[in-house]
Amino acid sequence: MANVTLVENADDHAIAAWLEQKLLAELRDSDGRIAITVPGGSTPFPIFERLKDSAIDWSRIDVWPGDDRIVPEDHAASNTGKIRSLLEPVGARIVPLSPDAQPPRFALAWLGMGADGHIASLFPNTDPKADDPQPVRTLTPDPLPPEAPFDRITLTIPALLNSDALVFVIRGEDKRAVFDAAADGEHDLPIARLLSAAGQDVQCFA
Ligand SMILES: O=C1O[C@H](COP(=O)(O)O)[C@@H](O)[C@H](O)[C@H]1O
Repeated sequence: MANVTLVENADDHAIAAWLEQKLLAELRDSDGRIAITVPGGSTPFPIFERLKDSAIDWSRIDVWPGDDRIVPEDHAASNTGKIRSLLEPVGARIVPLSPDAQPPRFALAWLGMGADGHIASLFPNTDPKADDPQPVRTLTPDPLPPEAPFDRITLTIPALLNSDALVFVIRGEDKRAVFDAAADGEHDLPIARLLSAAGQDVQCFA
């Protein structure tokens, strides 16, 4: 089971400051490029807004969206399109997910979580496995989330766990309860499957 460091009442400014220091340290420790994976949805975008104007040298970072809705990049629901519009102008290389992608080891895997316990686009109905042989899957959530009712493409649990650190940003009491129960091994939702297989540090901003 993962060793989770929980930081409560963290606002976007504090989370962005932590991520900035983490990425600066990763860049200092690397001779070349690093890769990170980041979430979509709504929670991370005010944090990206802060990070894009930070001291981070984005030209050395490959940014992999951890999941996406299967829509064109100029669609309002596209995670990749929104991430690209913020981070490409400051030099990041955005790597859209494709079914045959071979994701690298990530310096950081940043994730959100839905109130149903989904992480990336690994929804409960898709029965994600910690030993999935594939790094990327396309799938259909059931039920379809009303705010984004689309087929999905996503990194799998092993691809997310191929990372030096995991960080979550969890907002709202309902999500917090699901996350805490997962960390305590009280259910088997996708978040619990990831945490129970995680050997690296896990930071959770709630
Ligand atoms: O559909 C998605 O949902 C989750 C959670 O999003 P949030 O807006 O509730 O934080 C997100 O992590 C994932 O990337 C996204 O595609």
